[in-house]
Amino acid sequence: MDIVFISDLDIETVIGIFDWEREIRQTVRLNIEMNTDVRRAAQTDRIEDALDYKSVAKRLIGFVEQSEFGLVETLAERCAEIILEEFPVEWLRLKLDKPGAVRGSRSVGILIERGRKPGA
Ligand SMILES: Nc1nc2c(c(=O)[nH]1)N=C([C@H](O)[C@@H](O)CO)CN2
Repeated sequence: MDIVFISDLDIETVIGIFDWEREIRQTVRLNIEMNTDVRRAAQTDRIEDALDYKSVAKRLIGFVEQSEFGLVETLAERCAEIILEEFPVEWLRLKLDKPGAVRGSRSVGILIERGRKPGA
């Protein structure tokens, strides 16, 4: 199984369930692994045959920056839906961190897997 990944993509957004959180922007950090077959792109050396990680990142930055969800669950789920619907990805693992949200912890967040895993 081949993976195209995006690591530590930091995006500022409105996120949180408390009143004070609706008044500020906080950082969420995305780590994404996307299943795709890289062999065609490796053969042709053409970006058109690749899963373009820059296109995925730009799409998610635009979406997350304008979103205003309460829960990290909702934001992670919507990001996963966008990737599966708009890009040639069959399965993904997406981790969404909200660093500094809980005092004493480095980070909190959610890890989800969506789509059909090859061979499963
Ligand atoms: N499972 C979750 N628990 C909590 C969330 C969340 O989005 N999912 N959010 C909060 C608050 O917004 C918190 O991040 C503020 O510090 C609490 N628990």
